[in-house]
Amino acid sequence: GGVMTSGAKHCSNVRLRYLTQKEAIALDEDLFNEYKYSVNQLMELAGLSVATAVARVYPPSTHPSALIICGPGNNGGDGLVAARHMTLFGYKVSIHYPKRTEKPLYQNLLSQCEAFGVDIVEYLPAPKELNNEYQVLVDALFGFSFKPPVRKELATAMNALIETNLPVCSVDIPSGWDVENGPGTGKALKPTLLISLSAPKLCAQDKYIEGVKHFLGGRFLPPGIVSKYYLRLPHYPGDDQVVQLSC
Ligand SMILES: NC(=O)C1=CN([C@@H]2O[C@H](COP(=O)(O)OP(=O)(O)OC[C@H]3O[C@@H](n4cnc5c(N)ncnc54)[C@H](O)[C@@H]3O)[C@@H](O)[C@H]2O)[C@@H](O)CC1
Ligand SMILES: [K+]
Repeated sequence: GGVMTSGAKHCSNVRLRYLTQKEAIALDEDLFNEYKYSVNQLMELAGLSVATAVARVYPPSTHPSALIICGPGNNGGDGLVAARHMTLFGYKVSIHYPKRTEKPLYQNLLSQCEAFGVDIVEYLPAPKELNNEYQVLVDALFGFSFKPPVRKELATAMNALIETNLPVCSVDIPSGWDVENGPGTGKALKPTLLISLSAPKLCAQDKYIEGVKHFLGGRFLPPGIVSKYYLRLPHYPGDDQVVQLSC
């Protein structure tokens, strides 16, 4: 695959290999079991990548207030981490986190958000009114373990992301999409930015994300994983946490 540099920003056109849902879950397990990573290590790097990509595309100078919608699993955890980094990057950050996890990792991430002045939004405004308060949304509702259809308890959060007029930055998977078969035929989320983590999944193929800005982040895969899963990853420029794809 070729590497293109257009203007100042690096962008990669490497021909990617897209993971199935089963492969994404197996790769994740390998990182913990074979490579002895802890969840919080990877989540920190994933969340930092998300914050970095959002700031590249929707910088705080033009999009000062961001709302991050966090789900109950690790995808939501990435959102909690991104909330803290985005605050450090200069955004005014709010999170909506309707279904919380009892695990200490998530409780700690939430306390850190509170310590950084992140606003916790209990009730979302109507989707069309979100733009009175925010300029950009981050979708950290569901990642690669999602199985459609969305259960009732998270339908309001899902609907806000579908109905909003604001740009939506999806973490790893556009929430509500089938991890392999994309948006499907019903009413679906249309992200404006997708940040694939570690390696893109099948729903991130060009045919599903035409017009969507696509970045890869989660720069932590050991070489043994790259060879085991036959990954073709783009080159991350220098010390960057993200690389832009399909330019
Ligand atoms: N291996 C990797 O590359 C890494 C992955 N991470 C993140 O972890 C994500 C995967 O996390 P998880 O496996 O915890 O799962 P997810 O965060 O994808 O979602 C699982 C959660 O959503 C709920 N859920 C699933 N289907 C639902 C439905 N139909 N309606 C309502 N709720 C539903 C489940 O009960 C569970 O609580 C990735 O997408 C990525 O964002 C990062 O945190 C770190 C490293
Ligand atoms: K998501």
